[in-house]
Order: sequence, then C-alpha cells, then structure tokens
Amino acid sequence: MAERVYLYDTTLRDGTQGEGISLSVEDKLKIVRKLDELGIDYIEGGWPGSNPKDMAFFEAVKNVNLSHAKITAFGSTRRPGIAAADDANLKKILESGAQTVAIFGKTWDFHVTEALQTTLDENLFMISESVQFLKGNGLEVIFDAEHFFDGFKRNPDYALKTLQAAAAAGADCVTLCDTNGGSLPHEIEAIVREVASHLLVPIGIHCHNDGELAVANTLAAVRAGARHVQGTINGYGERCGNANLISVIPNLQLKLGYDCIPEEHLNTLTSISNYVHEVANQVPPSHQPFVGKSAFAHKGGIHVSAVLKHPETYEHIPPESVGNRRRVLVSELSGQSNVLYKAKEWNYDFDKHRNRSREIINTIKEKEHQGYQYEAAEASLELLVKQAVGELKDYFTLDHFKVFVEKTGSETLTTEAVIKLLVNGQVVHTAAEGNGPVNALDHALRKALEEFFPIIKNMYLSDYKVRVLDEADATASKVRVLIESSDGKEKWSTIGVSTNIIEASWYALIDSVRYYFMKHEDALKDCPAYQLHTVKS
Ligand SMILES: CC(=O)SCCNC(=O)CCNC(=O)[C@H](O)C(C)(C)COP(=O)(O)OP(=O)(O)OC[C@H]1O[C@@H](n2cnc3c(N)ncnc32)[C@H](O)[C@@H]1OP(=O)(O)O
Ligand SMILES: CC(=O)C(=O)O
Repeated sequence: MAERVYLYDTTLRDGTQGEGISLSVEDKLKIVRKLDELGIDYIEGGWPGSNPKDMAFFEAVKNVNLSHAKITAFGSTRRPGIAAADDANLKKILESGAQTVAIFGKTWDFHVTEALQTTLDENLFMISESVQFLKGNGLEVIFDAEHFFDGFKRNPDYALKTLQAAAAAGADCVTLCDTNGGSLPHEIEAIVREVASHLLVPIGIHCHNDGELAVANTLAAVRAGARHVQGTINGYGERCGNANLISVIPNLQLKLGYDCIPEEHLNTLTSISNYVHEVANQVPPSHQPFVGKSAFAHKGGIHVSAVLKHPETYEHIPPESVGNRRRVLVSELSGQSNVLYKAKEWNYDFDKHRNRSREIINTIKEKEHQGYQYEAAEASLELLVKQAVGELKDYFTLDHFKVFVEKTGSETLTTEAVIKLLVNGQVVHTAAEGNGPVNALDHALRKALEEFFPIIKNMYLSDYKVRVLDEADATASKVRVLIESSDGKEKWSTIGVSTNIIEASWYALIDSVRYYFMKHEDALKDCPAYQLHTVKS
C-alpha cells in the first residue's frame, strides 16, 4: 500500500502574502469547500492575531460542513519576556476556536539575535512554552521551524535544539521551512535526512520558490522522510511564492507513488487550479505545469507526428489524469500531422494523400511569414482548411467598401461605412454609422447580411486586438488584427493582416461571420440565401 503524505494548504495565509492576492472571508470559504472536496488534510485559514478579517473567517468557517479537512490557525511563538498565557497572539489563536494550530518559531541564531533581539536561550523557552501552552489547551500543534535550512547551515546544533524544544514540549509535527527559498534540492534532502535521524516526531516541509525550486525541494524532503507537505494552490505566496500543491500532488502521487488525495480526485486539479485563480482574480498562466492551457499543447510538427502515433512520445503523463486536455497548435512550425490532427478534431474526413495537406501547410507557412498567427485564431485556420478542401460555402462576396471619417472643428467625430456585397448573385448596398471605422464596417456588414442570414443577429464581437508587426517601420508597418466573437455560448477568434488597419480588421471581421455561418449550416437552411456555392481554393 502506498505511503501516506499529509497535505497542508496555506493558500489562505501564506498565499495571501503574495503581491496582488487578497481574499475576502467569502472567497476564503469558497476555497475551503473546494480544498476539502479535493482531499486536503489541513487548511490554514489565516492568522487570528493579525487582523479582524482572519478572525471573522474562523468564526464563519464553523458553519461550513467539512468532510475531511482540519481548519488550522497560524501564529508565532510568544513574544520575548512574557508568559505564553499573556501573549496576545496565542490568546487569539485559542479564541479562533481552531483545533489545530501552526506556530512559527526562530531556528536561525542570526534571526534570534537580530530580528527578535533576544537571547538564544530565551528563544528556546519561547518555543517550548508556546507549544506547551497550546497543547495544554488541547490543540494539535504543528511547529513551523522558520529559516530552518539557513539556520542549520550556519549553526546546526542550535537549529536542532529548537526542533528538540518543540518536540519535547509535545509538538505533533515539526515543519522545516526554507523561508528564504534559496536552498537546493540536494541540500534539502541531506538536511531532512539528518534531522530525521535525530527526531521521532513527524517531519514536515514548507518551501518558498525564490530559486524556482520549491516543488523540487518539497519532493526532495519527502524522499528524505518528510510526510507532511505545506504549499499553496497555484504557488501563491510571499515574494516568489510557495511550493505549488497543484504540481506537488501529481508529482508525489503519479511519479513517486505516495498517497495524498483520493485517486479519483486527481482529475479535478485543473478545475480547482482555475477556480482558485478565478476567486483570487488572477489570470491563469497558460504555461502552468500540469494544468495550464499550454501544458499539453503541441506545436512542433515532429512532436505532433509522434503524439498522433503514441501520446507518451511527448507527454509525461496523460493530460486527462489531471483533468487537462491535449491541444495541437498550427503554425509555421507545423507539419502535415498538425493539420491532420486539427481536421480530425473538427470531424473532417481528411486524408494525407487525398486532401492536399502539403499544400495547406505550405499556405499556412507562407501566411505566417506575412504576419498571420493561426495558433491565436483557430476559426480562421478552420476556414482556410475548409476552403482548401473545397467545402467552404460562398456566403457573400465583397464588391467594395468605403469608410468615411469626419471631424469638423469641435464637432464630435463621425464615422460611416458603405458596403456593396454580392449575396447569392444579388447586389446589396448598405451604409451604417459606428463609433469608429471597424464598428461602422461591422454595422454595415450586418445590415447587408441580416435580410439573408437572420442568424447573424445572434453573434457579436467580444474583443478586438491590434499588434504592430514591424515596429521599426512605424505607420508603414503591417498590423495584425485579432477579433474574438461570441454568440453567448461559444467564442471564436479570427485574424487579419495588412499594412492598413481597416483592411486587416475587415479580413478578421468577415472570417468571424463566415465561421459563424459555417458552424450553423443547419440553421442557415431556413435562411433566404441558402443556395450557396463553394469557394474555389
Ligand atoms: C515566515 C512567515 O511568513 S511568518 C508570517 C508572516 N506574516 C505576516 O507578518 C502577516 C501578519 N502579520 C501581522 O499582521 C503583523 O505583523 C503582526 C500583527 C503579527 C505583528 O504586528 P506588530 O505587533 O505591529 O509587529 P511588527 O509586524 O512591526 O513586527 C513583528 C514583531 O514580531 C516579532 N516576531 C517575529 N517572529 C517572531 C516569533 N517567531 N515569535 C515571536 N515574535 C516574533 C518581531 O521581532 C517583531 O517584534 P518587535 O515589534 O518587538 O520588533
Ligand atoms: C512559516 C513560513 O511561512 C515560512 O517560514 O516561510
């Protein structure tokens, strides 16, 4: 049977020490429910002695029905020179009602003399008396050995004495903290092994990510005997953050064979990570290992060709095991395999030998050379492929458009677009105003098409981005326009490139409309203009 590693989440405490992360009591309660469902053993809710919000959290969480997790309060050892029973922070911990507490104490002699400005002996008393006080009040006590690795490297005897003081006073677990986050995995592994040979009490690990090694250091500690792992969801935390539990968990469970959360919950990691990003108002980093949008996104043709044969050729785990999914990107770095994969994803009957995939890929490479970027505009890519295989319908053809922008004196600027189109052999001529050239073109295009394709009323443009491609050429340079559209249910992205921003926008705009029509061919059957020819490639 797999050995158990206990998970201790500090997103709500150390996580909120990260710049830009602030959680309301309600946010914290939402995250608590998710972490409990996931199977986290301990959830550190905050520091009751720090602020009224954290205290309010401990009050509110009493009404949350948890199936597994223990709510933990955080605090420090007593201040120097006073009795533990008189220490305001320790009293607040008791007041919080939490049954488990993590208190941090100094283990690095330099911190004792410089930060606490007390004696090494007094610090040992502060640790043991604080632990005894909390144990005497019936709490489960985790001692967070702050700066343990830095302390041990400078003065191993004293650092060990601090742990022994906590253990002798009854601490249920001593957690070794790489507080400054600068240790290396081999150091962590050796030091944890050494400590484990001196202590009987369970050992925990708490790593910061200043050397980008928090996850690696956590795994090294577990290999050396730590069985209690602290971290945060998505690695939020002071400075560069904490060990990211979203990465620690699958590494421990899938790679090292430990038992952390129920097997069947592993595939909720992606949704939990996104949920916490959402609650914390953070944009999920697409490159986040295991759960990011790009974590299983294959771009290079060589990779895609192999993944189509055997996914494990370029995937360290099956994406579904953590609730993620494989994606294939098409770009100038693609081979035919990328196009074949996408065609299959779009349910096209596509064959390497029959369907000119070589020509398609060459067109894509040429267009990317001109400035297109299809990985950001899959709807335009799908249109390109569909047209190349002769299946794209000719919904409308442009005869011409004109855009007028007028500004007189202090009058408000006005914009008007005039469009002449051919729809199913019929000439349509319309004009419309807008609050800018693209908006006016969009209005005029809709006006022209509405009579023939009433479903166009269901879609709208939801985002518009412009990027100048050759900045050195200033106003003469090419621009790339990306338009995101939506019908309230789906979203799709289209692209246009030109030296003229209005022309680039037009290309992206008509791709957006053509894509919507293509995806709703069934609904088009009831439209007056549905006798369409296919577009010649
Ligand atoms: C490694 C970690 O991440 S520990 C967690 C750090 N998190 C936080 O600091 C967030 C919450 N903190 C707070 O709300 C406040 O700092 C409080 C309420 C805890 C303290 O506020 P204040 O009383 O105004 O003190 P201040 O923050 O200025 O200084 C910290 C004090 O704690 C003392 N202290 C630091 N570590 C310890 C410890 N392990 N045990 C006892 N006292 C400690 C410091 O020596 C300093 O004392 P001093 O005021 O006599 O110089
Ligand atoms: C306790 C803690 O957060 C640290 O030492 O980093």
